[in-house]
Amino acid sequence: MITVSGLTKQYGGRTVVDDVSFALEPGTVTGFLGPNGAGKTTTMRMLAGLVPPTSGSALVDGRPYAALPNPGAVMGTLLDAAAVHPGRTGRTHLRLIADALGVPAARVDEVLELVDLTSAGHRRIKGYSLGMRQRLGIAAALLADPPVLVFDEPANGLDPEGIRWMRSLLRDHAARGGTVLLSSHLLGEVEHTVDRLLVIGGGRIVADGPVASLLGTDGVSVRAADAGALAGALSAAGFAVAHGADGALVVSGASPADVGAVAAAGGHALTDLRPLQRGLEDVFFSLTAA
Ligand SMILES: Nc1ncnc2c1ncn2[C@@H]1O[C@H](COP(=O)(O)OP(=O)(O)OP(=O)(O)O)[C@@H](O)[C@H]1O
Repeated sequence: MITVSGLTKQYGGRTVVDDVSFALEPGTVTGFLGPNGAGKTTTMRMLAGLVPPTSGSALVDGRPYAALPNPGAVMGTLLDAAAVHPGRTGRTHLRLIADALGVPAARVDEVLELVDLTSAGHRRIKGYSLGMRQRLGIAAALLADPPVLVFDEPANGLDPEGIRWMRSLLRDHAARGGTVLLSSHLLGEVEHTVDRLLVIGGGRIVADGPVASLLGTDGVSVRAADAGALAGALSAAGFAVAHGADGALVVSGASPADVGAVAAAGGHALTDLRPLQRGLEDVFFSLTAA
């Protein structure tokens, strides 16, 4: 569906996207994560045919986006929500795009409803808040109900309820077999939305994989009716045990199953047992630090 190979962009001799390759599968949401200036927008703009690559290729259904017969019906993009005519109403803006896409005018009202802008549709865009502009951009991307959605920082300007709405919109799209790529520089924003993380730093892909495997685990936190006795049993079994806050024991390098087995063997009653996940934040900074 989406195949990016060796994609590279240089501006004035400076490489801002450096040999980026990935493929996106239908039915998945992929988070494109990286700090400011990492090259996310430039990669997405190349994917949408707005910026020519210096080398490499970005293909949608096997062709460059601009070479598709009706590109907007294949891939909906949210790349620059500010690039709208401020004097137009939201509805007129969408009507013009619908005409260009060959989408019936009735679909405009459907997408306005979908993004909760029905009552604001007749108002001029210059009076819209940032969040409303973002919703309008999402409406435009959805007009032709394309299978692929490429959204650059879609949470920008949305309030917490809007972010929840956007997450379920993207998850539902993938559940129906759609392909979604969304970028963010905020980890918490995508952590619970995406199946896979593509992490970019300094123009290069520094990590690519399922969220769970990138996060990894850092051991286990456990509480027991008799913490001292459990600590002794765990130490005797060869685990490094530290006493954490509130009486919890922190067992490095162990899985919940390891700790459960030691507890069961010694007849220790557990009151809490949970894996300690390395924060995405930590993973992210260690990956992109270079
Ligand atoms: N038209 C351009 N001319 C020169 N440099 C550019 C141009 N567009 C982007 N850049 C540079 O390319 C680098 C990558 O920018 P890009 O916008 O792709 O990053 P990003 O990961 O999307 O960051 P952000 O989260 O800040 O949007 C930046 O250093 C930026 O200054």
